Amino acid sequence: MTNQQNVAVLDVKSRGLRRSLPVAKSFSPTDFKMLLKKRFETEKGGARINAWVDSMRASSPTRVRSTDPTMLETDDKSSWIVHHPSALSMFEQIVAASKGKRIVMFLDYDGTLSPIVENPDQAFMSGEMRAAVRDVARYFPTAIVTGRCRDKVYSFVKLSGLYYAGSHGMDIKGPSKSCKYKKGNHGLLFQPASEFLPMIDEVYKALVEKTKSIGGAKVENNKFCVSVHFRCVDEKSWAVLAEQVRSVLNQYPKLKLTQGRKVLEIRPTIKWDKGRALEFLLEALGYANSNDVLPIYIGDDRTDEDAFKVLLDRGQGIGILVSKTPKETNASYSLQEPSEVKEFLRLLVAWKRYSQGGAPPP
Ligand SMILES: O=P(O)(O)OC[C@H]1O[C@H](O[C@H]2O[C@H](CO)[C@@H](O)[C@H](O)[C@H]2O)[C@H](O)[C@@H](O)[C@@H]1O
Repeated sequence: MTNQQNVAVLDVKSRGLRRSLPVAKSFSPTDFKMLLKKRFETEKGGARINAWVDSMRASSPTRVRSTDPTMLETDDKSSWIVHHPSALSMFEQIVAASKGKRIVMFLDYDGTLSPIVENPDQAFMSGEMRAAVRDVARYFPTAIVTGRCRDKVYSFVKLSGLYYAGSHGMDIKGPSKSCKYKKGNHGLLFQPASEFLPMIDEVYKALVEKTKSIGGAKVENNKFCVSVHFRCVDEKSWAVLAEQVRSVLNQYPKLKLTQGRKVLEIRPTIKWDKGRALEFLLEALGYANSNDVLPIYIGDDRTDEDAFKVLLDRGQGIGILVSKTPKETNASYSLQEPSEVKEFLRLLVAWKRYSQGGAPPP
């Protein structure tokens, strides 16, 4: 059976299931933004904190959302996979879409190239993953787009031939060594939020102080933004943590709050995100208004949705969400976990080598 047929069969099955079962509502990035905005604008004190904690809970994908979790999960998953099929099973279609176009690769870091771990300082990527990314970058312009501080992510990835967009795209740097695809943008550096540096530093220090007595809380300075991790905080203390973060944020109206995987992220209110970084990099590579390019963006987080949305709006490129559970997303395809990302990258390299006269892909 071909992949296409596979999808068709799944589609029919899942439609049947969907009719007979209630559909779980997943919590989308838009829902989260709306919820935060509404609470900020209309509520005060305790109610506002409750809303924060609700958002923190809702962002936890391990939660069961039904009285009949097994059935609902099956329904959700099979219907979701029809609309967001595996980028591995659809590999042939993906490379077919690149015919006559230049693939440009965009890769998120945490949860995409490295598995999610409790300690953010130990989110190392494997040697095999590094080799896969290095090989991809030999054939295609490649950028790491991350919420992390740029230097920190470089210390994990350790590859010099790539573009790095740290702090959710607010700190962009071109490859440090010469590479064949660069078009005169050696030393490229773009920092649209540089004026916020002293403020972010101040907020980081205040947050460290305010959260030091909350067991498991960790504050990370990502240069142009700050992360407050609650992965290791007892759920009973989430309200206290949210209250402390709010008390600091209240003093900085030019900063806003977003949320990632068990992390509160504080960043400047400027109109810049991973999607804008993607557009900036395409322009830097000479593909601003070009039809000759196929951007592929792989990411696992809410912040990656900004980039998926840009691809959707451009009607160009391929968004791939890394997730084991169904989520509302602007991505077209899915991969379950970093090991599948590695497989996808390897396939891409094998296909490219084959198309240049090498051995056929495995
Ligand atoms: O854009 P990304 O590269 O996905 O960065 C987003 C955040 O990633 C990191 O936190 C996440 O990964 C940690 C390590 O696996 C995990 O402990 C944490 O719970 C996750 O949220 C990073 O530490 C954050 O600063 C980034 O904002």
